[in-house]
Amino acid sequence: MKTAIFGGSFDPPHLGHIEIAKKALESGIDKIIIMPNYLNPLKHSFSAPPELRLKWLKEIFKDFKNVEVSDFEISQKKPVYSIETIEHFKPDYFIIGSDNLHTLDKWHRINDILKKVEFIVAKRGTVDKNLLSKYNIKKVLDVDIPISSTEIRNCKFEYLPKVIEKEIKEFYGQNCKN
Ligand SMILES: Nc1ncnc2c1ncn2[C@@H]1O[C@H](COP(=O)(O)OP(=O)(O)OP(=O)(O)O)[C@@H](O)[C@H]1O
Ligand SMILES: O=C(O)c1ccc[n+]([C@@H]2O[C@H](COP(=O)([O-])O)[C@@H](O)[C@H]2O)c1
Repeated sequence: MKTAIFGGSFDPPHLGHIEIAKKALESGIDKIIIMPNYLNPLKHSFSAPPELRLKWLKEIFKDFKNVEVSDFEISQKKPVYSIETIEHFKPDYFIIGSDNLHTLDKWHRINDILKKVEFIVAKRGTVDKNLLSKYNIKKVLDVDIPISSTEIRNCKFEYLPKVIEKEIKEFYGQNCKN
């Protein structure tokens, strides 16, 4: 039984995240735990409140077999280091997008993380092969969904999950100029 944690801010969730979960299951992962954070330890603020991001993720993944959405980090109401989540759930893998490879060395206790899990990397544009070998990463998911939550927060309303499309537009649309 191979389990993977897929952590993220999901502010908001988009089709890139769904594709990552699908591709990870196809690659032989038996169970994925989607883990929205309260606040990324390297970021300073969020836009949508944690409980709303959790609710959106539960709606999106409610019919997915072998995918669970966890409130472990959000319920602590503070930034939680991934090492704490990993020590609690003891997963085999932790899934990140290839952009996060560039800041992995800033993660709290990264050397302990690397002893406890293998990273799975979802392609996001180019993937730095040197970083894959530096972190001994063997699983790369072929994802090609060119969207970020930042773009959606800036009112580029594309690649939105159908079930929460209206809510996302209403929430983030309040800050659009037109
Ligand atoms: N389109 C995508 N393709 C591949 N990986 C992605 C994609 N979007 C997000 N990810 C990865 O999924 C994880 C969670 O992403 P996150 O919730 O931060 O979304 P994001 O689009 O990166 O948000 P933001 O623009 O706010 O940084 C991260 O590891 C990120 O690298
Ligand atoms: O533990 C850390 O030091 C750490 C530093 C930066 C990011 N993370 C985690 O990395 C995951 C991806 O974050 P994000 O904001 O890019 O979606 C998410 O689970 C974060 O909590 C963890």
